[in-house]
Amino acid sequence: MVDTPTRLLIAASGTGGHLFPAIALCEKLPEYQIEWLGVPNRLETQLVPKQYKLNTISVEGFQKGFGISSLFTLWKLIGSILEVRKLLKQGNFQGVFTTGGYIAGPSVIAARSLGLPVILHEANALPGKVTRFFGPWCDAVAVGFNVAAKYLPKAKTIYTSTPVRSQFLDEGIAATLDLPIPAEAPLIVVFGGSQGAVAVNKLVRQCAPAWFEAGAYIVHLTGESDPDANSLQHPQYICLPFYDNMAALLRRANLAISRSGAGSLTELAVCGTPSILIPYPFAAEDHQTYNANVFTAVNAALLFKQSDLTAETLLQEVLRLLKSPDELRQMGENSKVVVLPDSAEKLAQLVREVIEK
Ligand SMILES: CC(=O)N[C@H]1[C@@H](OP(=O)(O)OP(=O)(O)OC[C@H]2O[C@@H](n3ccc(=O)[nH]c3=O)[C@H](O)[C@@H]2O)O[C@H](CO)[C@@H](O)[C@@H]1O
Repeated sequence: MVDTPTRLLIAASGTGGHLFPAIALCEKLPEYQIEWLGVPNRLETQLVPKQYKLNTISVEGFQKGFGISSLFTLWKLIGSILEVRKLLKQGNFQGVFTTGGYIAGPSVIAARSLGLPVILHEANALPGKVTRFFGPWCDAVAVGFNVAAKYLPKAKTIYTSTPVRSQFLDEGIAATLDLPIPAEAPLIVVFGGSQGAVAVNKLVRQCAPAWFEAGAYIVHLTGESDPDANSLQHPQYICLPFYDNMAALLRRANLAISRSGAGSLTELAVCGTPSILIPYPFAAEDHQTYNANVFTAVNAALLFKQSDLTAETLLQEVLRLLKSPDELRQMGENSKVVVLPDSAEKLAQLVREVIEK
């Protein structure tokens, strides 16, 4: 008798932070037949590798309060549950893996209503509302940071850390950096999650001349939507809307200035890159501050609230750190304890255990 491969539906949508961990997991499940579930016009249409079929549904989150728009969202939710049920049945899937967010709701309900196992991965230190609500319905909830488990008392949680793209596991990858930065120059990398951070970009442009004078190079990943992205020109300044070879860049960096999305933070810790963290102030329930707190608790990062941070403070803190390479190195070392580099393998093992039990 020929064994038929296990079929797994991945429900991951929206931002790099939701997509990259799922892509990293899939690379560790080569024996599985995988299809994707996402939303039209989001990042998955660009990032989901060609080998996985992308199915899309239209789904959105509830607004605060309850009104006509919530009724409409509820109506759409019911429609999407029915669509996912049909997909799961017709595709003979044996289980669902999700990274939370809006897409997780209909996916978990549809899978459970068909008696199929569900594994949810929650990357953030403060689990999202969808995870808190649906976590107990799942066979396992893998958490990116240990502290998240305390917010999910009724779920079967397991600490796996958050999978990073395979490029991050290659310790020699810094050598492949294809940007013109002299070997001895201190390098500051600035990035604001997968979308960029206009407010951080603005602060950094104000501080940059003083940092250039101190000899630093800056690689500034601005995101696609900063209207002033090209306003600064300097031989020590490289500005790009998005960059793919992040592992090489973060391993080479002496300091990162970043938002504190779970994906970015996990990558910084895997690379041992010290950081200044400026949580996105409008993130749901301020969860980026909870993420950043994991790093400040072990002295791996400095945390600044955007509303309190002036260009002068940022400028001086960076100059101080550039003069203290030992402190920077120690912060980088400290960051390594909050993640597990073999997370994708651990998560793949968990998926196999749950689905094949
Ligand atoms: C605004 C918001 O709510 N953001 C959330 C979103 O983050 P979002 O996806 O924006 O941010 P993350 O920090 O999790 O991930 C960003 C990813 O984009 C990559 N990257 C970025 C820039 C670039 O030029 N090239 C590149 O590859 C980073 O290396 C990283 O892998 O999902 C995360 C995971 O649930 C949450 O923790 C974040 O709070």
